[in-house]
Amino acid sequence: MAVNSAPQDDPRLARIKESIHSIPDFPKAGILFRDVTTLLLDHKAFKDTIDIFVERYKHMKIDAVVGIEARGFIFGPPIALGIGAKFVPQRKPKKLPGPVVAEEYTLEYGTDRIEMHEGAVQPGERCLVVDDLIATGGTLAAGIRLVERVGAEVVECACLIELSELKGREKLMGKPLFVLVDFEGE
Ligand SMILES: O=P(O)(O)OC[C@H]1O[C@H](OP(=O)(O)OP(=O)(O)O)[C@H](O)[C@@H]1O
Ligand SMILES: Nc1ncnc2[nH]cnc12
Repeated sequence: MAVNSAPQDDPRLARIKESIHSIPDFPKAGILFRDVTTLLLDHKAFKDTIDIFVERYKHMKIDAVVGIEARGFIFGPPIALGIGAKFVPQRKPKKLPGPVVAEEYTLEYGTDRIEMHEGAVQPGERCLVVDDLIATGGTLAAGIRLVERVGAEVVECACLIELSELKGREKLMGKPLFVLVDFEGE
């Protein structure tokens, strides 16, 4: 069975976790916002994050890293470069100029829709879907549905952070999810 989180004795993980700051009541009262921009300020923590994903995926024959706007655009491209795959963005509505496939989803704090260019992912391609964080799982589930609608395969999903008490993993239609940091109960 696939390991679904980085080995917890990996010495890089403590610094990665400490570099992510938590902001109460953002963007709404009651949300404890996990801010990955502070990880980006720490070159070692950012590099270690990308290295751990690249180490996991470099031999998995991934054709496309699919990143979800906005924060999947931070982590997806360096992973794609590191494993030798293309990068495909899934964007918020009306940002992509060409014909798109689209999916609606619900969030911890609202509803939204993502779109992907038709033809960016080809039928049968092996895809890794990347975002910074999984909360309720609605966003990642929509990302998976978009990839599957064009006839491609989601090999795995990868997130830096899981808020496991929200049970988003259960929405992923059985797709494996690999995470580095879980803030359960914190
Ligand atoms: O698991 P879920 O409950 O669906 O939530 C996770 C999503 O929420 C955040 O993005 P957000 O929708 O805030 O958009 P942004 O990255 O454009 O700010 C986060 O970056 C994930 O994409
Ligand atoms: N608690 C949270 N922190 C950061 N991004 C999020 N997206 C959904 N929930 C979030």
